[in-house]
Amino acid sequence: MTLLQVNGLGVSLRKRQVLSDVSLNITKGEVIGLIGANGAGKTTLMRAILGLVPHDGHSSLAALRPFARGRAAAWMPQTREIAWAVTVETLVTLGRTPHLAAGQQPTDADRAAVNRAIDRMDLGNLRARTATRLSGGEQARVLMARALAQETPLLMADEPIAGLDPAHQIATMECFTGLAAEGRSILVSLHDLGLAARYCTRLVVLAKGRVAADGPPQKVLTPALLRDAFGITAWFEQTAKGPVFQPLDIVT
Ligand SMILES: Nc1ncnc2c1ncn2[C@@H]1O[C@H](COP(=O)(O)OP(=O)(O)OP(=O)(O)O)[C@@H](O)[C@H]1O
Repeated sequence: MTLLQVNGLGVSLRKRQVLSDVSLNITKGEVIGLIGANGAGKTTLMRAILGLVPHDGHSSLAALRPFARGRAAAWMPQTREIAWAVTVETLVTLGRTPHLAAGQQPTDADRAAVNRAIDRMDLGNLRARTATRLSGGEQARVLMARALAQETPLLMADEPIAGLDPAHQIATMECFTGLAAEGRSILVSLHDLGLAARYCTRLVVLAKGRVAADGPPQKVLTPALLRDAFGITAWFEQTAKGPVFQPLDIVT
C-alpha cells in the first residue's frame, strides 16, 4: 500500500532552484532515512511534500485537504519552539486535533493514544511538567510524542534525534522500527549515518537538491557516494552486532 507518492517535485526559493525532479514512493512498514549534507534540501523536501512550500510536480500528501492531511501524516519540524506554557500531557494531546471535530473533547481512545506516545518517548515522569521549562532534548521528545499521538500511517520528522542523549537516540530509532513493524512508515532526516545504517530499512540521499541514491543502507553507503555526497570516507561493516558505520576522514 502506497502512503506517499512524489513525482517530479521541484522547489525554487528566492529564484534559486533548491530541489529538482525528486520522485519518491513510500509504502507500508518502511523506516526511511533522508540524508545529505547541510543545505542539500532535506527540510525543503519534507516541507514541500507536506504542501508547506510552493512546488512544481506532484505530492500525494500536498494534494490532500488539510484535515485529511492531518490524518495521513504527522510532522515534527526541525525548529523546536514551544510557545505555550502548558503541561507535557496537554501538548501531546494536541496531536489528536486532526481526529477531533471542532470543540470535541478527547475521547478515551484519544487519551489512550496520548498515553502510548508518552510511553514511547519515555515521558511518563515529565507528563505533569510545564513543557516550556524542560531541557532542549526533553522538549524534542515532547514534540516527537505530539507527532506520535497523531497515530498517522506516515510520520515525518526533521532531525528528531539531534540533541538527544545516546540512550534516547537509540530508543527513538527503535520506536520507529516498532512503528514500521505495525505497518506504519517513517521518513526521518538524520545526520547520524551510524544510526541511519543500523535502523533505516532504506536511505534516500539528497545532494544539491536531487536524489543521488535510494535503497537499502548497504547498497547506498558506498565509498563513491560518501565521497560525492558527503565528502568523507568511512568504515562500514556488517558485524555480529549488526551494521556498524563510522565516518573517518574528509576527502579534499
Ligand atoms: N527561506 C529560504 N530562502 C532561500 N533559500 C533557502 C530558504 N530556506 C532554505 N534555503 C536554501 O535551500 C537549500 C536547502 O535548504 P534545506 O534547509 O532544505 O537543507 P537541509 O538539507 O535541510 O540542511 P540542514 O542539514 O543544514 O538542515 C539551502 O541552500 C538553503 O540555503
